[in-house]
Amino acid sequence: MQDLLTRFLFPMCPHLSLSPPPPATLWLLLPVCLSVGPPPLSEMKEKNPWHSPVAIIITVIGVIVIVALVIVAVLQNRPLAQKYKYGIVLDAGSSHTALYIYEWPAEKDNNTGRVEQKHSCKVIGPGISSYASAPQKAGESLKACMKEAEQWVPVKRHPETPLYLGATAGMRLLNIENSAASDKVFEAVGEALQKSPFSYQGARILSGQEEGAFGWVTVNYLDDRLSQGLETTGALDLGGASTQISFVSDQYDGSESPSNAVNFRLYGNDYELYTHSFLCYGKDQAQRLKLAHQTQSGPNAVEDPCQHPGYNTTKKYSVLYDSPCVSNRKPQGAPATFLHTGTGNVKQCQDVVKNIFNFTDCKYSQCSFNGVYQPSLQGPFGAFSAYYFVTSFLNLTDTSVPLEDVRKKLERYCATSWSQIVQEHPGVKEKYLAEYCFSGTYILTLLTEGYNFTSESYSNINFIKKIKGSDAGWTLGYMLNLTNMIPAEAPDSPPLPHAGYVSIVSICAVVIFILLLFSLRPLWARHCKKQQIV
Ligand SMILES: O=P(O)(O)OP(=O)(O)OP(=O)(O)OC[C@H]1O[C@@H](n2cnc3c(O)ncnc32)[C@H](O)[C@@H]1O
Repeated sequence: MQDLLTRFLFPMCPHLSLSPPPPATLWLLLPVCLSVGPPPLSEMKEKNPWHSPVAIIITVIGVIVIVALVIVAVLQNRPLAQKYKYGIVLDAGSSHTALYIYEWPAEKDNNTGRVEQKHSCKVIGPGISSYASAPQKAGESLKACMKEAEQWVPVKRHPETPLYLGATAGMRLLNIENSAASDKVFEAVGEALQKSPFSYQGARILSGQEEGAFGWVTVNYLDDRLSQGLETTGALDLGGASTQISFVSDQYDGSESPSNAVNFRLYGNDYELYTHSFLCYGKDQAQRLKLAHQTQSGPNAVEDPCQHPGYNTTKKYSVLYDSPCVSNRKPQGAPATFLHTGTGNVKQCQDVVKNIFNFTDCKYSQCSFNGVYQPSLQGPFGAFSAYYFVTSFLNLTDTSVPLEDVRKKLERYCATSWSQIVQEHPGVKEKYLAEYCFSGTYILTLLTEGYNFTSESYSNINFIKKIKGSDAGWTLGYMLNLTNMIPAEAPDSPPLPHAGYVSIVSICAVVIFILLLFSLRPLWARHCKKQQIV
């Protein structure tokens, strides 16, 4: 090649030198040769070589090349039409089933905080555990939400979209009571879900520990605390049939009560999580526990301080005791029904509610209740599900309000007559309305006497429904875990983002080009001089 240059190209530039320069410098001289062109000898000293037509052409070509480089860099980094992946989780709770569709950019499976809730659908009817005597209906009940999901997820993504069903405390209780019935419900649900166009990954009961731990993952993932290695938020979940508390405490290393420990390695950080799930201490089952206690003394009528004055309803014993949480407490010779009336007295309600907890037995250094170990509370807490539904209705989500004032507010609410409550809240389900006084009292008792939140630490609680548009709950954490979307180690990131890299390379190319031209000027001048001398 150098030979070719010496023979053909160099003679085209006789103005540079009569004797060819060494081959290595030929390449460097070539642009100068072409750009400068052979100036007439007479003008050799005066005329600016950069003004020659060839120089202008070369400059234009250079500019075009630089512009092309910049355009390529810009096009390379323009926001592409984003492609998404999807995952679907059905939360089969004790009170109802909800479907959640999650979405994330297709190329960023392993990135942080990118999975978002795209849509949710509330299944009409009760939780799947209520279909024990007609399991087929459990499957049918999911159809409407599954159809909705088909519309929300693009058709071409259907076959690759994982679909999970996780059942919580309602099915835990049914499984304890009648495992054959629980299997049948799962069979029916599985059949219905297999017919969907999604990639069905199975239905199973989550343990209370999983429910607590995945709720904690969800809250901290959505808050970007895991990816950034920040102090984590504890999670408080109040369902219909169970309740979970999960948090990281410096005091807890799993040696005391190891059954409460869950270990995670996420984004390169190790977490020793304390978690406990109290079966039967969800809002609905806690109400049963309380009524079961109240009906012990007088089975025909219950005067309830947790109901509003003027509340008056006949209830069936068969319904009240239809749960393994209370079935062994049914009073001997109980009538078919009992009269449930209200007196609306918060202090007495608190005393009744306390009866469902055992605060005395504890074989550990410290306990929450029912002999369950709990380390000292630490850090902020997110409280969701029924914690939020109830406190939001009662206007008690502001935890900067002193606990004493919260109690006074609740006292006034409970003392309000039932007729007034119904009149003031025409759009609210009567079932919920009848329970807010009890639920508010239960939540305060559970938090302060059960979990040991004090007047100060109470203000560390955040009552939340959603974080950045996604519902707080176990479902997102469950899906992230099953799809391996949270890496154990922090992902290696390139030192520069792609755009930065392309820009720097372009700038360097331009600078090198300019420096090259300038560095060759003396060489070019020397050759021109040589020509003059000759
Ligand atoms: O986790 P498990 O125990 O299985 O229960 P779940 O999944 O059914 O529990 P949810 O979080 O869906 O609901 C918790 C409770 O809140 C109740 N609930 C739902 N919406 C409510 C509202 O607007 N006001 C009051 N209570 C509500 C519901 O009936 C349950 O008793």
